[in-house]
Amino acid sequence: MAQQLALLPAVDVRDGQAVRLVHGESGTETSYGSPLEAALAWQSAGAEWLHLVDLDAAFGTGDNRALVAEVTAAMDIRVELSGGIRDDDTLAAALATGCTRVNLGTAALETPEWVAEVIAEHGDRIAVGLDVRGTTLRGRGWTRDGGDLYETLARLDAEGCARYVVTDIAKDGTLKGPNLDLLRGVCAATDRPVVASGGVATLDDLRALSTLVPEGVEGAIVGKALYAKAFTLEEALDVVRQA
Ligand SMILES: O=C(O)c1ccccc1N[C@@H]1O[C@H](COP(=O)(O)O)[C@@H](O)[C@H]1O
Repeated sequence: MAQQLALLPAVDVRDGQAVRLVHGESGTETSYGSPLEAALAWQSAGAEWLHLVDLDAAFGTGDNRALVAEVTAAMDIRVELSGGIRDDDTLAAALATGCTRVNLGTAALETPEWVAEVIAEHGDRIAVGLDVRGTTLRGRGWTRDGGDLYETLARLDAEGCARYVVTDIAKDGTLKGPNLDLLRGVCAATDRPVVASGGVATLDDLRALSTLVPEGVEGAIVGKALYAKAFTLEEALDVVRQA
């Protein structure tokens, strides 16, 4: 049986609150209350993964490290943790939460030697978040250009990176549908699994992403659509099971 698309409901934390942003831009936050309550709700609804982001750490406006650790500790499901993991201290703190894996964004663009080392040391506990506008990577809260997507992907592949979380910034938080062409392009360029992020708006989007599983898309992060109640997580899980 073909593998089914994994769903990763997102909890992005800013200033202690679960929020959604539009295009990842600071100042566009819609607040959805307690991150712990949101995470527990997704777990109760059947999620097998949680995508947990410390947005303050990503933007450099502080951090929610204690809260993120509390949420991770409360989960029985697997947690993918990201935001502000850029050096030995922040990586150690992130891994010590018991999360299943971390996503490195800015570090993969600015300190490639360190990223190569931690990939070698931690294997598939390290994923790299490839956050792109067009084919240009963005770091530091998506405010700075960080090089070419495909050149960076080739480098990370050579270093043994286990998987990529690919976000189309132009789609993120917009409910405009995922960028399937971008995902196809990344899957064609690497044999590593890809988690899709950005734009999921409808159950048909999840069906479309499921068609890319044979090409290498193993999962999809779902954020705004769940918070906006475009569909429920239970409905989404049914769709990917049946795809
Ligand atoms: O998820 C977001 O909306 C987001 C918006 C702006 C910046 C980062 C965002 N999320 C994730 O954070 C990490 C990158 O953090 P860092 O660069 O390693 O500090 C990455 O997984 C983004 O997808």
